[in-house]
Amino acid sequence: MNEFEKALRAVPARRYHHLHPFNRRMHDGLLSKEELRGWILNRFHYQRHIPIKDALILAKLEDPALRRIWIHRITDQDGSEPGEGGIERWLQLGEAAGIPRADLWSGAGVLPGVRLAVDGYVNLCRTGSPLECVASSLTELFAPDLMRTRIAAFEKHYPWIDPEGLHYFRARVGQGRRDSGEALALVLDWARTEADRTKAIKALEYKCEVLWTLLDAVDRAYT
Ligand SMILES: O=C(O)c1cc(C(=O)O)c2c(n1)C(=O)C(=O)c1cc(C(=O)O)[nH]c1-2
Repeated sequence: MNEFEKALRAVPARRYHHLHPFNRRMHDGLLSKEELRGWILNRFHYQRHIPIKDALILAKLEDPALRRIWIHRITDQDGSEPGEGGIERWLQLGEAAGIPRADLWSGAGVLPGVRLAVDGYVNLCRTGSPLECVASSLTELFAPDLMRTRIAAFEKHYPWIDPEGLHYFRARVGQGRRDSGEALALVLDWARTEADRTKAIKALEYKCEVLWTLLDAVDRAYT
């Protein structure tokens, strides 16, 4: 592993949202039903914007080979048919936790701070270079481990959530590993100069801040 890859991996190691106090309480089984439902509802706002930011990234990629690598991220979330995909699985998670899907779709109850954080991520992907956009997705280097811990924590501490609702997290273990592997290969290939490498690191730091700020807002509102 070269120095640049080490520096990239060090960013989420320092500041990924698995370290956030709200997330720690989630994993320790300390969240009330209201807090956990608040997190699920607010995180849906992030989830539904993932394919939008990926469509913005796709539109910057001029090479068909690159678009072929990126395009599956949109169908992973949206599915190829109604009733499939990550967004649908998140709605099922909401239902398993007692939140009607209409409440998730309506967006009512999404906190201003969560909107701000998600807008920040979408805007980075609207205005950033392909290198910055792809680098910002590299928080997912840490996501598969987090998903495994989260599934175990939900099964152990929150039995009132139907385990059928946890498919979103199960699917993300493999998807996150594949996505982060693809994104890392692109970033290592594209960042040829010191200035490029600095921009990639800054974009990843910004993304960590997006996820951290989202949890700050949920923590403040519900705890
Ligand atoms: O639940 C999580 O902790 C978590 C984190 C992240 C992430 O690191 O941004 C993503 C997801 N989930 C996720 O489900 C997902 O689809 C996703 C896409 C991306 C991205 O930046 O392209 N991150 C994430």
